[in-house]
Amino acid sequence: MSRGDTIAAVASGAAPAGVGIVRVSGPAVPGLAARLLGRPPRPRHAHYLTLRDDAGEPIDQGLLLFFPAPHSFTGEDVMELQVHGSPVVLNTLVHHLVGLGARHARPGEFSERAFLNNKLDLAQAEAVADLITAGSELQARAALRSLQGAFSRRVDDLVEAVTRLRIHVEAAIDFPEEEIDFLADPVIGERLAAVTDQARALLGETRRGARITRGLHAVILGPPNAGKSSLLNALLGDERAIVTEQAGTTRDLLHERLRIDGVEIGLVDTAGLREDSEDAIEREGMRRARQQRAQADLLLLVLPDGDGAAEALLREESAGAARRIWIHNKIDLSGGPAGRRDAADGELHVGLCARSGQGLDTLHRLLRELAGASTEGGAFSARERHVEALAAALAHLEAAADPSLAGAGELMAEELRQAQQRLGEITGAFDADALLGRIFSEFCIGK
Ligand SMILES: Nc1nc2c(c(=O)[nH]1)N(C=O)[C@@H](CNc1ccc(C(=O)N[C@@H](CCC(=O)O)C(=O)O)cc1)CN2
Ligand SMILES: Nc1nc2c(ncn2[C@@H]2O[C@H](COP(=O)(O)OP(=O)(O)OP(=O)(O)O)[C@@H](O)[C@H]2O)c(=O)[nH]1
Ligand SMILES: [Mg+2]
Repeated sequence: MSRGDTIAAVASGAAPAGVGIVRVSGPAVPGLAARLLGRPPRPRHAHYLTLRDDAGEPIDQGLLLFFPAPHSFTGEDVMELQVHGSPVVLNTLVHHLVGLGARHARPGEFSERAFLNNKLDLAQAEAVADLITAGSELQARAALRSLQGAFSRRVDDLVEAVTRLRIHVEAAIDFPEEEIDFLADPVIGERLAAVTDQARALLGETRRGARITRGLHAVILGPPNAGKSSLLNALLGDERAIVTEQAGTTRDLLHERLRIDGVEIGLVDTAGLREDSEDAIEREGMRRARQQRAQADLLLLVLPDGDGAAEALLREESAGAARRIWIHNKIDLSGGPAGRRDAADGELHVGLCARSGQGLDTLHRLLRELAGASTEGGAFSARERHVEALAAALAHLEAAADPSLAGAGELMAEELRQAQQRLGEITGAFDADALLGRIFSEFCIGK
């Protein structure tokens, strides 16, 4: 079970807190625990003790917990020292443990060991990291579902179905005397179609999960004076940005976080866009605004309601954007309707008044839906890595159904093998060392 050496790290956050935890995992744990306690620890029992350094000086008073292998988070012998949440005490304690033979854990090393000891699969280990960094309830709930295996089970089911199909195809290849059309074999043809559908459905849900994990990054763009900063303030319900009737008020980017019903959205207010400017500061502001545009999941295009020139400018500025919502502002001046508008372009258009808040509820609802909240009810978290693997697996399944392969069982079997391989990367059933190193190095220390 054990990885040879014993690792130690502060498992709780760096900030001063009521209580902090030092976690230790590895074969030296029983010896270390007995030494600190003066007797062997009782498994899964909270021992109250005074922790002392080599000179016998007290470091702190706290609790010692011992989880014997394999019944621990990592699957190894684990000890926790729960002490006062002082960064100084916590670091002194880790230092002391290193003096006694442990070594500092690398980022993600506890989770990596949990993975290597089959306590968690790879997608679950990633979900631990995503749960820790969740910025909203939606993200936390979705990450917990993945941690509990909701995503992995779906992947495993798909792997199982591909495997059964592979076995069937491979068996058919082994009877070369029969000249068979593999796709015409009703069992193979139907099963392949069903498995492909299953993969396609899972890819859709995984994309949604990745979107939840990433969070929505929305950028407000529009000509000067359109009411961009007023909109930011109205959405936040707080006068964060300076608003004046002068065009060119906003120069710097203003990053804010908006929470709607437990969904977190990143919002950026930008300098007004126009064709060109003499003013060096304004030009730099526009450059930064356009730079933000490239990183947005969603553009909130703000224009004075009825301003055709502004709309034409924004169409040009936002060409090729992932997603956009047109916000026709200042309806109090134009007399235009508030709320969702039908438009010939089939895009999302909202009439509103940033000053009074009229029409804002419609925008809130749209943002909430785009951020993934409408997919609630069992959504699991996922990552871009999973989306890529699933998309590649789906492509192999589709290739296996290519009519030109109908008589070539070996080629079909090879596509299925590759589909299975790519699916295996998600949960780590087929682990490449480089992949593992990359994933776990992104974790924080102590996790
Ligand atoms: N104090 C403390 N709290 C914590 C953690 C921790 O490591 N320490 N966790 C760290 O992430 C999370 C809980 N995750 C855990 C997962 C498995 C086991 C564990 O001991 N598993 C054993 C026994 C299971 C059982 O008794 O039913 C096992 O899997 O065999 C412990 C914590 C959150 N809270
Ligand atoms: N009547 C009316 N005025 C508005 C509305 N929204 C914003 N304004 C006014 O329009 C002016 C410009 O608003 P800002 O929010 O500063 O506009 P902006 O797009 O951020 O402008 P820049 O930062 O200069 O690019 C201010 O005087 C606002 O009070 C609205 O819905 N109705
Ligand atoms: Mg502004």
